[in-house]
Amino acid sequence: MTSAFLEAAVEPADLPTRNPQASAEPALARDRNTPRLRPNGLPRAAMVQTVAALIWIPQAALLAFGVGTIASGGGGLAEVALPAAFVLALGVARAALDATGGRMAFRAARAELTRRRDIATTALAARSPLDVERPASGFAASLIAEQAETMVPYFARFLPARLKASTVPLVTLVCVFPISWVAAIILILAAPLIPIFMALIGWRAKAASEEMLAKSGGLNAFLLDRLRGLATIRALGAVDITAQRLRADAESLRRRTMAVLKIAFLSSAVLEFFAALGVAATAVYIGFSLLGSIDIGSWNGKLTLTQGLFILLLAPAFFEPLRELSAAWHDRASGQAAIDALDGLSHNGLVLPGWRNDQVGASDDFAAVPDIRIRDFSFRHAPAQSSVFKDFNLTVAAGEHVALLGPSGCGKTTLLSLIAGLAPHENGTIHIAGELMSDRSSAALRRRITWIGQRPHVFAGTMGSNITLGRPDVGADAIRCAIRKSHLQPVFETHGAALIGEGGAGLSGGEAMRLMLARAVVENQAGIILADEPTAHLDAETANDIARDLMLFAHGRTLVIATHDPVLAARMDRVIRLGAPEQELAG
Ligand SMILES: Nc1ncnc2c1ncn2[C@@H]1O[C@H](COP(=O)(O)OP(=O)(O)OP(=O)(O)O)[C@@H](O)[C@H]1O
Repeated sequence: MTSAFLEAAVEPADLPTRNPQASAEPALARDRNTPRLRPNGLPRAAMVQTVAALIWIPQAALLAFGVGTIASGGGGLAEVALPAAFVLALGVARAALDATGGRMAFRAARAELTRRRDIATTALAARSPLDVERPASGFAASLIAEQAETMVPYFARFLPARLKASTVPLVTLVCVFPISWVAAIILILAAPLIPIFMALIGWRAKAASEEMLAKSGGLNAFLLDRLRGLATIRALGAVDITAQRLRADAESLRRRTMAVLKIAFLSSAVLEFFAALGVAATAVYIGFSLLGSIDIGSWNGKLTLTQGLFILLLAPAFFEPLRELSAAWHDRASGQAAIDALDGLSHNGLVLPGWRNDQVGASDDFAAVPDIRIRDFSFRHAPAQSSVFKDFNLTVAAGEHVALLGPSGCGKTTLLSLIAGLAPHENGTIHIAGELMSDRSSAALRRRITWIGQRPHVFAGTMGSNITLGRPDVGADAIRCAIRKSHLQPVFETHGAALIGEGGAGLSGGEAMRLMLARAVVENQAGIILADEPTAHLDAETANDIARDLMLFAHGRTLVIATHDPVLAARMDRVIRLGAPEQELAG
């Protein structure tokens, strides 16, 4: 058993696609617009920031002109005052444009992050509850909540920096070349080295970021899983071994984080080196030209002070966008890794039929009590697995109460799930109230069904919030009624507005089951109740009480119960025995 705690965490990206039904549904990402590489509004923001950077060119020209005029002795205060005022005005305009562009880029990046989070959460919600390949909760939570944030600097910093880096150096060169072709050549020679090295480093940076992301997600998934099972781990004496595994994972994550940081520092160092080399070479050439030691490289003989100064002021500005690009280079690596991982959440897997219509308002006709008709029905969980149902037939009349009885693993829960339209089936038909269960109808049909699960999840929160589950149409009266009908008053009086712990900590098994009953009771319009072993693990008296309350709630509704409890089964109108060979003949 302890070896299970040492097994490598299965990372969702590593999982193979399993189900043929999965590919029947196109990937959700493709459905909801193929993800845009550039968020809306970002090109405009990048343009504004680029214009801000280009303003330095006239500023440098005015500065060089002012200094040149003073140095030539011809400049009175009046002559330099105007260029100085322009330099100041351009400086203000530049700062304002830069700030505006930055804000626009940040806003666009955040909007894109929200959009992608929305796609990922919708995709997760669209996975069938029967899908065993659903990403681990900790992995998905860490990816959507935390790691997705790395997209913001990627969109807000890297993409505008890339536009600047491809525009500003070119325009600068166009300004330098007519003055000195040697200075232009120095800049041209220094510049390409930067993108070449950045690209080489970039390949490794993305791979390292992806590894770090997967490791961090895996660690989160492992942590969440083990925290949930802390009591089991402690009871079985596996605390030390779990702690060791956690330590090993944390150490591995540390190493991967350091690898990413190393690459980030390396990329900055490479760029700074080449940028410094380019500026230094330009300064040396201008210095010797002004001293008269070099007289080649300019078009009209010697360089003047104004021309030399102008080129000197432009040289750092030529490299500035490239330096910015380098600083944002690891943002690109981690941002793209997060985008890929987030898109990965939307791919493959077993899709919940009718997920698109799941949030649509209630179906129109709740008046009639529905019947259930299953014909020539076949289902298996995966192609490699044997069929759970083959040519299966079952009819449950409207208002009838039926128990599904059979050995463990014969498919009782699976059958309830399929009646609820939680997974697509291979062959055959299911009709609810005469309506065929299909991708189009299943969401509306699900709203006619209430489900009392075998392993109900109790959320950390108040009892009231656990009953409403955020459903806006469930008011205080409905909660009170549900508490009364499920005989939860004593528990409610004890707990009141106090919080129930995660997973139902603070509630007994029977109380948790009553809470599930209360959740079902508030779904007043549901004409079908599907209950999966509602009395399992309860003492005879509690089981009897819960069965009585369930029967009262089920009065005038269609009820299908999966159970091993012969006493509960005996209370039903009919018992259906599942399990070969009867399964194929049942109903
Ligand atoms: N999500 C799933 N993916 C793949 N196989 C599954 C899945 N759920 C159940 N199975 C398999 O399908 C078969 C039927 O399982 P099911 O849970 O329906 O049985 P059951 O009759 O409800 O069992 P129990 O009485 O123990 O709850 C079992 O062999 C089980 O291993």
